Amino acid sequence: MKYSNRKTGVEWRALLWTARHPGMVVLPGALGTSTVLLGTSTTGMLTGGTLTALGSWYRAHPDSFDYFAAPVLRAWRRRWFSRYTGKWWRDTMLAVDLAPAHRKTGEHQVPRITKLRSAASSVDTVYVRMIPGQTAKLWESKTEELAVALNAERVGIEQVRPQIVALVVQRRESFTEVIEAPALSWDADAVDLDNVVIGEDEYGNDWRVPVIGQHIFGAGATGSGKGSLVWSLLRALAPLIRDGLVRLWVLDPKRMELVKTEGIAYRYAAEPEDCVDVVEEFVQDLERVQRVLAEQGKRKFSISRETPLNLLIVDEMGALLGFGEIAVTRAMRKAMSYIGTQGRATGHSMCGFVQEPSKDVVPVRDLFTVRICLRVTSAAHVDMTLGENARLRGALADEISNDVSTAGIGYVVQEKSRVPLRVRASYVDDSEIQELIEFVTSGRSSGLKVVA
Ligand SMILES: Nc1ncnc2c1ncn2[C@@H]1O[C@H](COP(=O)(O)OP(=O)(O)OP(=O)(O)O)[C@@H](O)[C@H]1O
Repeated sequence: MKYSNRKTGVEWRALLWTARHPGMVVLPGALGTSTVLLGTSTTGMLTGGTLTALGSWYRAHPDSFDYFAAPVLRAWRRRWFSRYTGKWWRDTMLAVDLAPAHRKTGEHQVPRITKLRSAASSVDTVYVRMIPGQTAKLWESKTEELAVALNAERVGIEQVRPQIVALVVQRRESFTEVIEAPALSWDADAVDLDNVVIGEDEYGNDWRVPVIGQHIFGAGATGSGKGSLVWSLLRALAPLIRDGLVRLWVLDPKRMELVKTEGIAYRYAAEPEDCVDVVEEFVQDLERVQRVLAEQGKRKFSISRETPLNLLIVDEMGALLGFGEIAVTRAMRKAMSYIGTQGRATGHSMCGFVQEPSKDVVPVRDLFTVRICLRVTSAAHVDMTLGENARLRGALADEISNDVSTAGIGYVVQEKSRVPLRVRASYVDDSEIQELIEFVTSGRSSGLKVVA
């Protein structure tokens, strides 16, 4: 409650500011004390020594410097010398209408930055305390204005605590280089099916997807790079495919991208009727494993030659589920709904790709548990793929430019926070696809490994 029009005294505001930003006081304070106690030249030598040490570290070991020191220094610089600072921040908040005027005094209340993180040079995470009466939804509705005001490519919003929102500010394109294809691992034990690396995220970390007990859904317009999702996944799973611990069932109605899987797939089909036969056989296999588990008194499969992980890969699901012969679409819908609801416990997972993710085209969409949205042609496709309000929170997949230099870039929604994460799939070129095929087929024919 405000009873006075007078402002808090400047000395008290200075004290409060000091308490909130101890670093900004401790550093000059330490320099001042050192100058008084040790003299100018000693302080100068200490400062110079510290800067030289930092410079040497920067040049001698880029990996550790970029990992440990750069994020801290960058966050500090941006907090105090950028649009997040003082008057600039205030002007931004006023411009986007997030600094409401007080009802009685008319004074603008500016949301306060409590913390800034800058794990990657292209992305800042700015934690802001909202003004009472504001909601995360209100902030979400301002993401476009915030992006313009902060001169950013994109702003995403996440509510982290009751009064705190985090702004994910993408300052520029995080992915300026193609991500290398996953290395072929010889050892099947080295592959963690809960964390299969298929690319990188915008912070430069590995982008990992869970495969076991999950169904993966990838949406993207033509040329968005859906092929790289499949091939990255297959390269990461290569030793398990070779050893018969992962079996591929591939439906390739376009007969384009996945033709090369024919040599390593357990089943491959391209004609719609053949696709139905394969998916029905997949369902029979699922039921077989259900019986095996029942006999063994188990509720969940564990990966083995008898009960491998079966991966049904469906390229262009629309051709089989949405358009085409009614008998085909009906059979496909029925089988995929069954797999979607029953397959997780038996090791029968689906990986489906589509250009247009609407319910008419992919009625089984909601059964997929891991969703990836590459460049799409309509804003509505983003929420259809990633869930309600994903676009509002910052998954601007429809704004990725239609250019080959952005292929493989998209968004996923982080499980806990629900915040969209910008990712890029590794690119697997033709020679690396060939290398994968040879790795699997020669490993099988070497006689060392018997395929189930
Ligand atoms: N992850 C990636 N990184 C860099 N470039 C890529 C990546 N994925 C694809 N590309 C480039 O983009 C082009 C188109 O990719 P791709 O054919 O996989 O798209 P798509 O989504 O499968 O398209 P369609 O639905 O028409 O088959 C590729 O030929 C390649 O040059």
